Formats: sequence, structure tokens, C-alpha cells
Amino acid sequence: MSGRYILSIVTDFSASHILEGHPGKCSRLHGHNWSVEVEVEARELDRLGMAIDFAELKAATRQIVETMDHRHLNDLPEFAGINPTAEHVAGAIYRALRTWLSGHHARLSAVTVWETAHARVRYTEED
Ligand SMILES: Nc1nc2c(c(=O)[nH]1)N=C([C@H](O)[C@H](O)COP(=O)(O)OP(=O)(O)OP(=O)(O)O)CN2
Ligand SMILES: [Zn+2]
Repeated sequence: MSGRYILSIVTDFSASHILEGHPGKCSRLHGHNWSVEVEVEARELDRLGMAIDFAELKAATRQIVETMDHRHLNDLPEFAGINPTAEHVAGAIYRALRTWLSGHHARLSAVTVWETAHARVRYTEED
């Protein structure tokens, strides 16, 4: 059985949201400093000995989270008709990255979003 390389990068952004229908304080306008971890995996390495260049992965992730940075998440098209919960934020980042990674031999494993230092969601489409 061959081994696998599992890599991750972490970045962050700041954004506000409102969770419509939430019975508590989260239905009021508030913001977070969101952290995002992206995990990819590969069975093979390129000629440089890399599964994927961290810098390349970070740049692609930054490009996606820049669209959310200093925004009110409820206003963004990816959250039209749904609450921008940590679950939906993780899913939106995952789908955007999956498309970007389709040309690479490294595969997207999971996207983890921390809404606060104490609460996170890890989204994956793997079994
Ligand atoms: N499964 C989810 N649960 C909650 C989400 C979410 O996205 N997914 N979001 C919220 C709110 O956005 C809220 O801002 C976070 O709530 P909470 O954990 O209560 O945050 P605090 O840092 O204010 O926690 P305290 O322990 O009250 O200080 C809620 N739930
Ligand atoms: Zn919140």
C-alpha cells in the first residue's frame, strides 16, 4: 500500500453576518475573524518533490477568501437564500478550490473554517 502526503495551509479573513431565524444572538449583525484551513492530499510528488507548492495553494485560497474579506456575507451571491454559517462558508470555499485544483494531481481533502477560536466546521466530500 502506497503512502499519501497530506498538506495544509491556513489563512484568514474578517467578515460580518446575520443568521436569519437563529433563536439567539446570532440573528443580530455581528462579525468574526474567520480562519480557514485547506487540506490537500497526493500520492505522488512533482519533480521538485512537492505534492503542491504551498505558495500556490495559499495564493489560490487567498483569491477566494478575498471575495469574502471585509464583506457582509449575507450580501454575497454564494449565500443567496441561505445563511452564511460556518458550514456554508466552508462548503463555498471547498467548491471554489475543487474547481481550481482540477488541473493538479493533488486532490482537495477538506476545508475547515473556524468562526471563533473555539468553534470550527470541517467540510469534506470524501467518504
Ligand atoms: N453549527 C453552527 N452553529 C453556530 C454557527 C454556525 O455557523 N454554525 N454560528 C453561530 C454564530 O455565528 C455565533 O457568532 C457564534 O456563536 P458562539 O459560538 O455562541 O460564539 P461566541 O464566541 O459568542 O461564544 P460564547 O461562548 O457565547 O462567548 C452560532 N452557532
Ligand atoms: Zn457569527
